[in-house]
Amino acid sequence: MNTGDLPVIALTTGEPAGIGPELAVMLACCSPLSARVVAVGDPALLAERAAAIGHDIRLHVLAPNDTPPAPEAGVLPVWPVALRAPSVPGRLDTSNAAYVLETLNRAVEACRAGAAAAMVTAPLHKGVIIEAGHGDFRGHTEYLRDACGVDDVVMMLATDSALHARHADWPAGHALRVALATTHLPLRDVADAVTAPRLTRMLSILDAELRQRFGLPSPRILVCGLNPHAGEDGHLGHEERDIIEPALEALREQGLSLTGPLPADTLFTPRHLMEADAVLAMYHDQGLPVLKYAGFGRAANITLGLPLVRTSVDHGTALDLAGRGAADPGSLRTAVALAIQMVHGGASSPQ
Ligand SMILES: NC(=O)c1ccc[n+]([C@@H]2O[C@H](COP(=O)([O-])OP(=O)(O)OC[C@H]3O[C@@H](n4cnc5c(N)ncnc54)[C@H](O)[C@@H]3O)[C@@H](O)[C@H]2O)c1
Ligand SMILES: N[C@H](C(=O)O)[C@H](O)COP(=O)(O)O
Repeated sequence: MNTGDLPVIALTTGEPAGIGPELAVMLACCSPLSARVVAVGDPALLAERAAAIGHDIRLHVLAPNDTPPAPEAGVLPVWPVALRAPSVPGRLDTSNAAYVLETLNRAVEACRAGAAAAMVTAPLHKGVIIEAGHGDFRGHTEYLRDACGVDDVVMMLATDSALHARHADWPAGHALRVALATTHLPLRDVADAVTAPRLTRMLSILDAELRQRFGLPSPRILVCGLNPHAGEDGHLGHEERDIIEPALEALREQGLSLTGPLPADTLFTPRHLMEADAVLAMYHDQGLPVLKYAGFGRAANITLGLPLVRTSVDHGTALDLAGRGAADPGSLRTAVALAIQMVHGGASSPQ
């Protein structure tokens, strides 16, 4: 393929006080991936963090309509967005919340205008954006849902399949994928949010996107229960019997391959997981600790249901590491690789 034909990926550099800017620099210094990755952020910030971590990099600042150049190790093209205030590693500043949101808006615009084929996001800090006055902000997932004008999206994290080779029986090339029925909700509110209409929408998006974007013709999905032991026949909670089972039964009649609701503790064992293409967990900390235990640093976060391809890292802003060059860029590389595969329509697993 001509390098001029490689897909353009808009990489938002995230919270400026976190590790996002230096991860973008590290990515540009590695051997190039099969894409033209353009950082969306402040060029002076990127230059400062490159110097702080001792990376020799050349920034190629582009005008909004400039075509990004072919990938070259040590060169980072940038669509510039100006910081609102100087940023110190590790020190959050509400003044820069508008900057972070502007980088997201710019990447969405680039995707929607066809200037980028996908967006990849470095981590942002939810709390500082909320404190800056965006009280409804919950995370990229919800923000991009609203920015793209869709009603529902699904958060799914996937590991790089090569990781699981250590399990003797694990099928080669089989990634662990965990999607969530609810995302950034207080645990107190989760049970009320697990409704049949929500499960129907989430599973329909998950099934459709696994087919369309991951090249899986008949996705096999395991569904967790909400309560211990999936409710123990109604003795430890009724949501499985009254809500989850009827929703799954109706979807099975439409042809979805769904198993569950299963007790989440034993669902997350290799015997079940290697027979499935994805798991739907009922809430954030039911599913993500397992995924991150299996693949932290070699996994990516994907937003399903958007009219664009968006992937992200599996970690947060790591303020404790910012500006030191100690952060691992592995998840960012996984996220970019996965976005490239999704653009090409067949991401059976990130490489
Ligand atoms: N994609 C995202 O935007 C994203 C993802 C997760 C968390 N967050 C946000 O990040 C903020 C901080 O969250 P947190 O403290 O729970 O999680 P965190 O991932 O920032 O940090 C958890 C631990 O992992 C370490 N760590 C994180 N990334 C690393 C990397 N690349 N290399 C090496 N070590 C790494 C940190 O040093 C820390 O010890 C919160 O506001 C959270 O909401 C954002
Ligand atoms: N739930 C994600 C995780 O734990 O990795 C993270 O908070 C990022 O979510 P967004 O992509 O919605 O910001």
